[in-house]
Amino acid sequence: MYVYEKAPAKINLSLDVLYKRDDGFHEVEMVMTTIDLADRITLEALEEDQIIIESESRFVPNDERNLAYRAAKLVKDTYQVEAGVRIFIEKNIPVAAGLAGGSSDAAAVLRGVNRLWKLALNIDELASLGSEIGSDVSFCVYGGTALAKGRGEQIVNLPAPPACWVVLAKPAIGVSTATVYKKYQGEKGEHPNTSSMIEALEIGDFKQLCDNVGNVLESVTLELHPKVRQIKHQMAQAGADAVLMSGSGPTVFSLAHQETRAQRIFNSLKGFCDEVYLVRMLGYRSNT
Ligand SMILES: C[C@](O)(CO)[C@H](O)COP(=O)(O)OP(=O)(O)OC[C@H]1O[C@@H](n2ccc(N)nc2=O)[C@H](O)[C@@H]1O
Ligand SMILES: Nc1ncnc2c1ncn2[C@@H]1O[C@H](COP(=O)(O)OP(=O)(O)OP(=O)(O)O)[C@@H](O)[C@H]1O
Repeated sequence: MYVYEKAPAKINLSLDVLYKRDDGFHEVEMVMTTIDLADRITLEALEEDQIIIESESRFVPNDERNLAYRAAKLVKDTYQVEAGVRIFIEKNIPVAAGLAGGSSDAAAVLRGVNRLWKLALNIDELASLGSEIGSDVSFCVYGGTALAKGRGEQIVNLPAPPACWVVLAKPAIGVSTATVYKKYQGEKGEHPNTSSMIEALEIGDFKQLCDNVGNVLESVTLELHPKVRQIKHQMAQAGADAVLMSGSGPTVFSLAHQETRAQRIFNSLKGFCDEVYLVRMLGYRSNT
């Protein structure tokens, strides 16, 4: 038996850090949304009690370091599942990019093995398991648009953003999320207005949304990687309605209401940056 799952990337429309917690994590408030750039996950039931990871991408590990492996193992251990699974990952999301590629693969595996092994767990139970794998996994289990709080695992559903185009540019730099959080100095810089971002989504106001994009981790990554600043500048010059780094970076995205303008931004980044994508927001919420 085979089960197929789509694992979409996310972008952070806003990312605020409130304070550093005693457990070493940072208390955050983030508005995230899924975009139409996705890995494809195929799960095949195995009678033997093993988890096999396969991918043609040379950037992802094929052992227990893979978040997809950890997701399957967590479900097996928690629910004493004696069957196995072969997981094939068609990797389309750039790795270590700030787009939650690994987290989304893990979330897709949670949804997928739930169906494959007929466990009948509800979506909240899957999201709760996801939080044990990583801070972004709970959001990825639901998909759509949401406010994430706590260390990122407390999810409140939000309306989908107004229709627009998203151009993504990922420079050939790998960024460590842990390093960026460690270097973040809370007292410096401006904080995004999360309430105003939420209001923009509730009333469907694209301009208000664009005026309120913000990411407190951006200044840390800009300092470490000047190329990220150049990409931001280039996107703004090409007429983006909003430009922001996603997550801990280094991917920068721009939003554009008009397709022609999005195409212009895309063309201006091609040649300047290895990986450039022109996609739409997804804005769905899954209902397992
Ligand atoms: C930057 C974001 O991607 C924005 O969506 C997330 O906040 C990070 O999510 P993630 O990659 O799933 O993060 P995890 O794998 O849970 O944590 C990686 C590392 O980032 C740091 N970390 C992560 C989340 C958080 N709220 N505070 C932190 O300080 C911790 O040092 C942690 O060891
Ligand atoms: N299935 C997977 N896909 C991609 N990377 C994976 C996967 N499993 C483990 N990893 C490892 O996780 C690290 C981070 O990869 P990922 O693409 O998830 O980062 P990210 O987009 O920055 O995530 P986030 O936005 O959640 O911080 C990489 O170094 C990679 O080796």
